[in-house]
Amino acid sequence: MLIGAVADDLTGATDLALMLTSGGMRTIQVMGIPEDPAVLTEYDAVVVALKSRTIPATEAVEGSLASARALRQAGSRQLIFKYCSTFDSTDEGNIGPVAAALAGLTGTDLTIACPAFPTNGRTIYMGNLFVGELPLAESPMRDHPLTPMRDSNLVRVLQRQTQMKVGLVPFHVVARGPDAIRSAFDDARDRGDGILIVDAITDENLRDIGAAVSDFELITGGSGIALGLAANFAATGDFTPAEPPDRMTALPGRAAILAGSCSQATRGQVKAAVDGGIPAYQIDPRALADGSQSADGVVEWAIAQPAADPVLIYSSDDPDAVAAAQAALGREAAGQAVERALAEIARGLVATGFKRMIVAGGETSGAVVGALGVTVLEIGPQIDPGVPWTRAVGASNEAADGMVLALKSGNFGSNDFFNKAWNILTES
Ligand SMILES: Nc1ncnc2c1ncn2[C@@H]1O[C@H](COP(=O)(O)OP(=O)(O)OP(=O)(O)O)[C@@H](O)[C@H]1O
Ligand SMILES: O=C(O)[C@@H](O)C(=O)CO
Repeated sequence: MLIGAVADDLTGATDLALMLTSGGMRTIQVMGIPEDPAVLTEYDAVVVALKSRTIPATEAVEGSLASARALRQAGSRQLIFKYCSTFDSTDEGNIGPVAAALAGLTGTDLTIACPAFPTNGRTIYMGNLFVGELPLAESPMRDHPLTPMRDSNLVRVLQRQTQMKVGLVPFHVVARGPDAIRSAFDDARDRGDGILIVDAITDENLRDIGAAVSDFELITGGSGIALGLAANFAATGDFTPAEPPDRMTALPGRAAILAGSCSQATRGQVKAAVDGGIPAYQIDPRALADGSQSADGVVEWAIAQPAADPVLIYSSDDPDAVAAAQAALGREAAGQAVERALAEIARGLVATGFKRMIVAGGETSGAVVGALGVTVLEIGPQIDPGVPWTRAVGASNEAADGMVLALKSGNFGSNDFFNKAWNILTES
């Protein structure tokens, strides 16, 4: 194994795994701390998906260290710590504490922090993160329920989370290419910096940064930072890039979309699917709580729809409706009611022969994949930047083994994602 990665959420892990696959690396995604490192050795890259973005920092550190140890035991030569391209975190962590712990494990005196993902509109200039045209703190991430991002300057944000000295490699250096970036690393070491926010606006910047960190044992960032890493190993002859897949075979069986994300992108995708005529059922946390809707009832509805069509089951709603449900039930209870229902619905659908599933939202994906007992995902073709088709190649639920899943980050995907994703699947 060449690259081992620890990702702080499930859809984020899939995003990174797709980037590595696109670089020609044979990549798998493992759910949770790997129990048997020996089985990981036959891949070029392994991404461990944790659910550590918003848990207490001590637990995030513990899970990340255990995962990194397993990856290193399996022979990983370079470690990536993957977090969100919008740097989702609080002043208490978890990006700083996990990065510092992994630096300790790998004996690293200098690493980088680069969440840039230009294809999806995340760019960094003078340490400030932009989401599309907006500085992070003026983007919708300002009001994220768990990790509100109210400061766009990542040097400041990260310095509040760590005792490592945080520095910056500014754009005018990055624009001069790998040698200039390497020389900025030397200067940073002399200053005593431990971690550097690195500006990046284009994919070319990311490739140059990738070349400059070829000898780093630890790299931290979004999926974009992996853009240039496969090329380093190909250049030294450590592996021969495989052609990334452009289609994926899928077992015969019915298709469903389960959407628990309420992001603007997902709500647009739900509307496009409904407008396009996909049979759709909206679940509501209050109806689930008072028993007027049930997972069994939704599964019965789905079975009764024309078998040739995908079915859409969604809780996605606009911010006012979400706020009203949260006011009635409590924020956590409203979310849990939806997650539990979608997980149970997924189990019910798979038990009746559904074999193809799109799940929208990181928390929602975690609940669904957990309920299906999926432990390992093989990475297939890109549907849209950051979202591939995957196949469950390890699942404790026999009916889920071999099924295909697309786990979509809330904010990712084009408007017609739910309509078009099926077109790159072929019958096995
Ligand atoms: N109608 C609703 N009312 C209240 N809460 C809801 C509703 N629909 C979904 N939720 C909850 O909102 C949360 C959405 O989080 P999720 O991580 O799935 O999506 P996201 O934050 O858009 O995606 P990502 O983490 O990939 O960016 C879940 O806990 C879900 O159960
Ligand atoms: O980096 C991103 O934006 C995504 O992979 C993600 O982590 C969403 O939760």
